Amino acid sequence: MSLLSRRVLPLGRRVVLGRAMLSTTSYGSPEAASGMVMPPGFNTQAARRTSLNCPKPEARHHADGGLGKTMPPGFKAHVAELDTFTIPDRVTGSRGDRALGKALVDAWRRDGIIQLSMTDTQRQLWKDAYSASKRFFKKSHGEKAACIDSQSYAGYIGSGEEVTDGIADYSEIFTVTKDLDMSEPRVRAKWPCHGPCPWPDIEMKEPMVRYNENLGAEGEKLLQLTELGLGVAPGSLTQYTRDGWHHTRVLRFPPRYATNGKGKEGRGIGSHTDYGLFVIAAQDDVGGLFIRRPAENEKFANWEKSAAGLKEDADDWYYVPPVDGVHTVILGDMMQYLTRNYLTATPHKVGLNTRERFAYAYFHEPSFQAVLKPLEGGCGGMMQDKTAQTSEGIHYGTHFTNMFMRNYPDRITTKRLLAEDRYSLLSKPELRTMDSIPSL
Ligand SMILES: O=C(O)CCC(=O)C(=O)O
Ligand SMILES: [Fe+2]
Repeated sequence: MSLLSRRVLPLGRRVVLGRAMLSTTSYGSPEAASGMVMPPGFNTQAARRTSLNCPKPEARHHADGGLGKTMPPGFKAHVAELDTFTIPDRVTGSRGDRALGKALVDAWRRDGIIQLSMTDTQRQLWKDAYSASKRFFKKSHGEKAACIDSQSYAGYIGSGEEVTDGIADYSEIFTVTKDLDMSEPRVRAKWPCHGPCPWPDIEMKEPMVRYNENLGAEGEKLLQLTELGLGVAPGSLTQYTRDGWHHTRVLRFPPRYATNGKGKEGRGIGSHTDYGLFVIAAQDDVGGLFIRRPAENEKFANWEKSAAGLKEDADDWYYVPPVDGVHTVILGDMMQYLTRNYLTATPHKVGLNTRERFAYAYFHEPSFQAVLKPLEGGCGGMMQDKTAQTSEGIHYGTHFTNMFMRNYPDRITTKRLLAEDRYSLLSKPELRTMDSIPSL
């Protein structure tokens, strides 16, 4: 059953402008579900029918078109069916681009997440990166654990090593940050987080570098469209991404009952927001991602006070089922700060499923050196929430360093950063200006 209403926009691009959500509760009693208040934009009829008549998971799967059937066991959540957009090859500022930008902004404000259809090239890039990821995570623990660097946070993170809100996550991760060799001036000057990416081999490096380049271009187009959708001047957002501190997390989640026994039982990744502008992600067909929709009564600002653990055990999460051939895009802390809470960072978490799960999350970020200031004007004066404003701005490099130190307190990189007092460099003027970064 499709509730999507589609409209063809100029330039032959297709964008879904209609509502496209189905929702239901899972594992709840029929009474509890029927008392549920549906957020605007949701298909209440379908949800009511589902919740009243289909209390059992099997029946529910049928009623929501099968999308909920991959939800990890033991979770209570609505099932999200999301708007899917197609991004043009180039953003020119045309009427079609403006309409698309507005539709993207509206969808993020409503759902906190959108889907982008993958091009044929992207499908291939994801396929290659996925194979490389599977190959890597099959290696012995010793081989994987050797992929570590004491200066950058790039490389392997073992299951249970990452900490979210004080609890170990069972994800296994390979993080990719800017790959800078030892002779690079910023590495020689011991800038925090700057150093090589300890790739295990060329078989891992090549497909991931290619995929990240493609996603980098996608991220820039998305930023341009977001500027158009917000009605702010071109460059208002893209000025910050020159030499952007883009990075990637290549993730594997063990099956639910095969974790290493650290911490509480069976947690994928706890509730958190990500740090920068957008996260463009692909996932395999297993399922595990949950998000929270923006809500007036949910205020957080992760750069001031940790949003990790937010509403972890609440019932009103939205499960994001795997959909073949799409990237999902959620928003990060810096997008929230820049837009004064008009676009909020998307809280999300990952549950462990009955099978192992692979995902690829590309983070489109400001430059490490960028000092961000909230946007002025835009959206007919709607971006006015002064609570999100820190007058001196936010230095992205400091935010990134704080977040990684918090997540990996015991990592060699954190220890070296502290031992060599690299942290104090973050306040030096040369780390807080983009003037030294050449224009493209
Ligand atoms: O596995 C996913 O889908 C998301 C992973 C995630 O939230 C992260 O890497 O920050
Ligand atoms: Fe995340």
